[in-house]
Amino acid sequence: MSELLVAGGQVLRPDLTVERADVLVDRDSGEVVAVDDPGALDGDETLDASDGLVVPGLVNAHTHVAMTLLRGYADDKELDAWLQEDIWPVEAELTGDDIEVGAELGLVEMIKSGTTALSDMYFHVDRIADAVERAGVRAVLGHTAVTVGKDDEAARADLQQSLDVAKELDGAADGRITTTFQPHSLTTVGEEYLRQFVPKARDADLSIHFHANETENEVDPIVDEHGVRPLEYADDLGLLTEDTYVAHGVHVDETEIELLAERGTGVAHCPASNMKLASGMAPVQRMRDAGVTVGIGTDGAASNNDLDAFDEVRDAAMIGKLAAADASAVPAEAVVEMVTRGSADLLGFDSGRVEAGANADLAVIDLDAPHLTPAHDLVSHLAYAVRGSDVRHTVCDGEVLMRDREVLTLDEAAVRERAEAHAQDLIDRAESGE
Ligand SMILES: CSC[C@H]1O[C@@H](n2cnc3c(O)ncnc32)[C@H](O)[C@@H]1O
Ligand SMILES: [Zn+2]
Repeated sequence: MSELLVAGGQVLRPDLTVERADVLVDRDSGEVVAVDDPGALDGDETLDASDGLVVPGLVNAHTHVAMTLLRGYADDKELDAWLQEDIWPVEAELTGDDIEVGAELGLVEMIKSGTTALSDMYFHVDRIADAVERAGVRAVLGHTAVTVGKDDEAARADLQQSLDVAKELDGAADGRITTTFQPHSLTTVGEEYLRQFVPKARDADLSIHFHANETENEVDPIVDEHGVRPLEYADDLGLLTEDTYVAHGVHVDETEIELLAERGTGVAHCPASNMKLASGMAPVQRMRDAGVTVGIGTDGAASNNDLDAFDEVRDAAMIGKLAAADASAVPAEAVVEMVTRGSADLLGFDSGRVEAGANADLAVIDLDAPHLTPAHDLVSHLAYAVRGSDVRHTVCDGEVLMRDREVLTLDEAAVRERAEAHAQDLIDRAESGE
């Protein structure tokens, strides 16, 4: 057995207490073997956590990782205009090579900011899977299907591809990749297609992930056409189960919150994207009070504009208070729990806790910084003061992905250079075709 010892630091325990302890990791199984008193454990290799805090690797519950190539390309618009006028025309030009390069860039950014698992929605998913395999992180991947603007044959082919990709890639990268069936949203996939394909996904035992109730423009057409709220419509389609998690969940009323809680359907909350696109404020405290599992996602880098999950944690706490008009709403403990256990539960990974038997997905935060001084309360720091750039080491599945801020699995400089070239070329192609 080859063992990695993360030694000399403090550890965030599952009950969100902090204690001085060492963490022993079995690299073969990729699990935490023990968390014990300083000096009590031995490993073949040591990762220095002195002046550091060992936390579960953060889990990004909703993103479009390859959209890094579009970071800063189109800002300051609301969702529909942003997608239709800027993003979709450029995405139509994306090649598999572009997507792999964009995914690598996003994964470098995530590893450097302590994220060890993500849930992604996009296309050319085989290329994203290749990048995930090399990067060493854990991911839930899927091909996202859209039927609006397509003829019947193309619409069915897109949904079939979502099913096929989910079946093919499940368990890839030695089990670090799992998959979901992904209708893009309730307004971009027609009812007849959902009625046909959702049962197929259920028959194949696939989890489902889709955008829901992100903007009012997504709610009103459903109420007008079906006479019910979007999540009631989704429930009628068989979409709401424990094996489903929706992205955003901003404009949800009390009936829909109850429905999410009853069905065990989770929500990936994306506060920065919701603010930037002026989509609205998700009622996170109300959802949590009702018993809904809420995780945290960055959404893509074109609507955020970074993939630093620590930023997202802070945003979630801030906007959660504003939405509830209550400074005690969505407190530090809640957002730390949401980005670890909450998101991991949505994705179906036994991560998000530093404990024997759990996946060895960890980040070590360097506490030796002015903005982390004094250290009255490290959970408060995780929520409000830690930045992604404070992460010293990142470990996933027992493997060290970043040591002393050097990413070991991908060549950061080469990835950035390729991404710059592909992004430029992509925009040139898109704009020359206008
Ligand atoms: C067809 S692949 C996924 C699709 O989703 C688009 N997207 C990015 N951010 C959002 C968002 O906040 N709401 C809805 N759709 C979004 C992305 O550009 C891809 O086209
Ligand atoms: Zn999204």
